[in-house]
Amino acid sequence: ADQIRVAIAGYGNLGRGVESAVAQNPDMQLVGVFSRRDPASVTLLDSNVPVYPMADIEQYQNEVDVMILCGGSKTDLPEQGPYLAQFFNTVDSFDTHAKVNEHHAALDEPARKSGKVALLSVGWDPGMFSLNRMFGETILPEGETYTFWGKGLSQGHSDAVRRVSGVKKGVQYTLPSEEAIARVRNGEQPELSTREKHVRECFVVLEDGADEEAVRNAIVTMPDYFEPFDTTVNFIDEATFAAEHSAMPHGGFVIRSGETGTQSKQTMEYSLALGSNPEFTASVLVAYARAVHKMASSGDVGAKTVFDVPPGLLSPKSPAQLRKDLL
Ligand SMILES: NC(=O)C1=CN([C@@H]2O[C@H](COP(=O)(O)OP(=O)(O)OC[C@H]3O[C@@H](n4cnc5c(N)ncnc54)[C@H](OP(=O)(O)O)[C@@H]3O)[C@@H](O)[C@H]2O)C=CC1
Ligand SMILES: N[C@@H](C[C@H]1CC(C(=O)O)=NO1)C(=O)O
Repeated sequence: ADQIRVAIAGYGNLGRGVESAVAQNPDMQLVGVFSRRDPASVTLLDSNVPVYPMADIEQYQNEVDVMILCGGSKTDLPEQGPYLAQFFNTVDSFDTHAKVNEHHAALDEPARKSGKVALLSVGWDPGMFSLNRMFGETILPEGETYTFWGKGLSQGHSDAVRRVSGVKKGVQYTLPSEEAIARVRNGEQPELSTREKHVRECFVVLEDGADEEAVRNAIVTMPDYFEPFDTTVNFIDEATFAAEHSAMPHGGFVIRSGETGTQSKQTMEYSLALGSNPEFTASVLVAYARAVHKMASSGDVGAKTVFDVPPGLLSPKSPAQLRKDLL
């Protein structure tokens, strides 16, 4: 069968992850990478894949089955998503939780007009964790659901830090409260505020002449991303940053703690331990790109979330082969 032709819009951590994830899926072909930077300045993992200017992307609509959007959620995807949904079937990793419905609406209109599918908020949270939170509250309607992340590097929060004026380099680590986890794990079903579950720790290299207090304040008061949390900001030099903050591990778990009929205690849990947050997220994006291609090919249109995707479509296996894997 013909390979699914995918392309990457935006080449950062996620873009590199998609490039390597496509290479692990023989039914897919990476036809190109689109960047806002000068293509000559963008070095890919695979030198045989062309880099094109983002400005020319419309010209490639007949060469690409699914465009995988790897821009940042804070400012890139809200602009690139609706624009690209006019020309391509798309998948993005949009993770500004407070604005997901707004993004869904902003994608749905152009996608329906162009007869395309625009799948948003794919990854692990949102994405795989979203599915597992839904399974938990649906299967165990009497109970509580908890999500814990880290300790690890949040790419969405790191991207948001990097967008603050005066920040040259930045990362954000999410640290879960071990006490909160212990209370959940022994079935207390505690009421936990956002602040009681995680703290956020940033490491920043300042642009020359930038003001520490102004940058710290812009980060810790940032709505949605940092304001609801206790956040610390550490200012370090570039050498320390390169030596100590280049890896991007992360992970976490969703747990549903509930009761059934005879008051039996039931617990459902889904956990991830990620050596590379971006490479795992990219692997989820690529699997869902396969599903988007199938949905679009069967005439489906408009904005979708992972809740709208039949799980079997993710697989390169035929329905008959999947049935054989049922048990
Ligand atoms: N749903 C989920 O579970 C997850 C979602 N995410 C989302 O993925 C988003 C992207 O994360 P990530 O890839 O780490 O973000 P990056 O900061 O690495 O990249 C974002 C954009 O910045 C530009 N860029 C990258 N490197 C450079 C550079 N050296 N100089 C100038 N511009 C650069 C690229 O655009 P261009 O090539 O056009 O310049 C790129 O698309 C996050 O904002 C987060 O919201 C991430 C992980 C999990
Ligand atoms: N979207 C997150 C993925 C997880 C990690 C996270 C956090 O640490 O706050 N929230 O969701 C990311 O960008 O890494």
